[in-house]
Amino acid sequence: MPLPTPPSPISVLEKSKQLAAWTAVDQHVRPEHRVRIAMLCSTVPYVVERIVQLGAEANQERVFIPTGFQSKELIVSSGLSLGDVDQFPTIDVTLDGADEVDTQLNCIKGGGACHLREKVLAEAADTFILVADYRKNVQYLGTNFTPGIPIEVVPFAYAKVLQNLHHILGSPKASLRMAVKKAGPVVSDNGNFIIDAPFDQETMKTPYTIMAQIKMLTGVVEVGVFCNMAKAAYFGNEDGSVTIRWNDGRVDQVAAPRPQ
Ligand SMILES: O=C(CO)[C@H](O)[C@H](O)COP(=O)(O)O
Repeated sequence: MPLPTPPSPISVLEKSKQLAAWTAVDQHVRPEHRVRIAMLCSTVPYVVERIVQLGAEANQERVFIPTGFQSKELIVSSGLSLGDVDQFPTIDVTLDGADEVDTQLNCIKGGGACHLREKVLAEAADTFILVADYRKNVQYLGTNFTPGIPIEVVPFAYAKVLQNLHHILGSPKASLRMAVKKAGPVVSDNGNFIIDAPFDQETMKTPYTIMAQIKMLTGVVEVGVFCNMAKAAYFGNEDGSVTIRWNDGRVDQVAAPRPQ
């Protein structure tokens, strides 16, 4: 008789995302919280996984707010209640992934082209928490994440904004993000285009300044740099531990959480 196939182990990278997500849920999703948020990225399914493990009773009065199509599907297929930010303009806690996080907890977001909605939901939250794997824990933004700062722009203005980025703001390689299984550019959930603008390290050492300069360009809807927003960032490590960076400069190292 053939032996049953053991469940395939998840990779070290996936495990590190899961550790970060589970630890963040365990520390920030409290019994009294009613409104939660789940967002789109490869780490957030582990946030949802841990929330589901809390049980139907714990979650029955909770509402989960997605940032886009994919996270909406995830919430619905997990049997959680769906809400929106126009119903719940104040959110207890927002847990989200990031493309990269620096030591001040500034982060790049928008690799999935959802950063407009993600920033609205991060601002609406009493507590904004980042979850990521070890590759995203960096001193300066742009270290490992090299495509550049994601910028959502109204289609009518994209060529003008690109020119401004090339010739005024110092990003000669800024380019329109192109779709993979569709001809033409990526179109965001809001019907806009996305530009990716890489900057040199000197510029990325002061992310608030470049974020504000880009946002001032007419036609820009939102910039994928989040500054002074996160309370903490959780990074899953290759050795099974989790590094927690807090916005007051504290750094904790904790062991992996146990299954519920
Ligand atoms: O900002 C985002 C989407 O707009 C994501 O949070 C970011 O791209 C990280 O995604 P992943 O965890 O899949 O690497």
